[in-house]
Amino acid sequence: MSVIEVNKLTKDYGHGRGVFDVSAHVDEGECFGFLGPNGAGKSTTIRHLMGFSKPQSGKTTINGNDCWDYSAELQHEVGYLPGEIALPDGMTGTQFLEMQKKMRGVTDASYLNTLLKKFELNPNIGLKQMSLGTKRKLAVVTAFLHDPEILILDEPTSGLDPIMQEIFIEYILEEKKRGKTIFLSSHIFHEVDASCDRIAIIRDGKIVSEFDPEVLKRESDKIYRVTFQDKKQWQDFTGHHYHFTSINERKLRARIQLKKSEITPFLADISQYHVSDFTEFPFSLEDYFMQFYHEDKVFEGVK
Ligand SMILES: Nc1ncnc2c1ncn2[C@@H]1O[C@H](COP(=O)(O)OP(=O)(O)OP(=O)(O)O)[C@@H](O)[C@H]1O
Repeated sequence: MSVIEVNKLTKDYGHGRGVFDVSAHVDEGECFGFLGPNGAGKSTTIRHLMGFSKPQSGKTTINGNDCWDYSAELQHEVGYLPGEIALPDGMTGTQFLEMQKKMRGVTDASYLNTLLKKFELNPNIGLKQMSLGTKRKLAVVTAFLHDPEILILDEPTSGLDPIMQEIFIEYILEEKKRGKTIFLSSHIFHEVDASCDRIAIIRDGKIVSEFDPEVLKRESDKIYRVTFQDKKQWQDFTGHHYHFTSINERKLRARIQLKKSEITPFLADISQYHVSDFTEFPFSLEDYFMQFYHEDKVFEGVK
């Protein structure tokens, strides 16, 4: 049994909106990334995991407990960072955090203090006076102040500046080392690439791909760009039967896409030429992701 399980979850809001037959699981100590653009169904899935919404069919469980039936218990335990936050007026951040501590039954403030320091948050100002970014930091600290074992994060770095985004990724990696189980939704490639052990891509409410980013990087085709010193050699090389993704006569360049097994013969071949530049283009999760948004493309039977 996995810590977090989404099992054939369907919630149909009509007109093709919602989530359809979505399944995913997160094992103990794993960070799982749910990657998709706006409106893909990330928050809908997370709302079901938090027990805020009842599935039309299928179910979601955390530690084997149905999220709808056990919503009160799991909302108390899980560290949930919502996509949007509503904070009350007429309070300072410190008062708000005191209230949250009481609600969570937290008596030891040491972890809270670590979080305040890590996210460079001074909560001693009115909630109304806080900038959007500061409010977002307060939401982060509030979600984790009870040092939860399970973190469910809906687009956690939206509204944070680039430095805070990096600090947040660092925090996730540290928490993962401490054995936490993490489900995070995002539309930021770098964020999921840097922190997740497994990634699922969701499009129009359906999962269209699930992979381990390390395996994908290792197994995916390699792209090389070669620039030649003279035209004759360029002509000779581009006459070969490689999979050229682009050929540029003016710059005497060619881009070649190769399967793993083709790399060694390619390198032997290219060593016969005088080249002025040779570049390998690293695998990009963004390129992989964008394939799934290319119009009219069919993936693994999913249109
Ligand atoms: N309560 C609801 N009633 C009707 N439609 C809804 C409801 N909640 C979500 N939807 C629709 O379901 C689809 C998925 O929405 P969801 O909020 O899950 O997307 P998301 O991937 O989290 O994107 P975003 O980053 O924009 O929040 C959208 O088309 C949305 O308009």
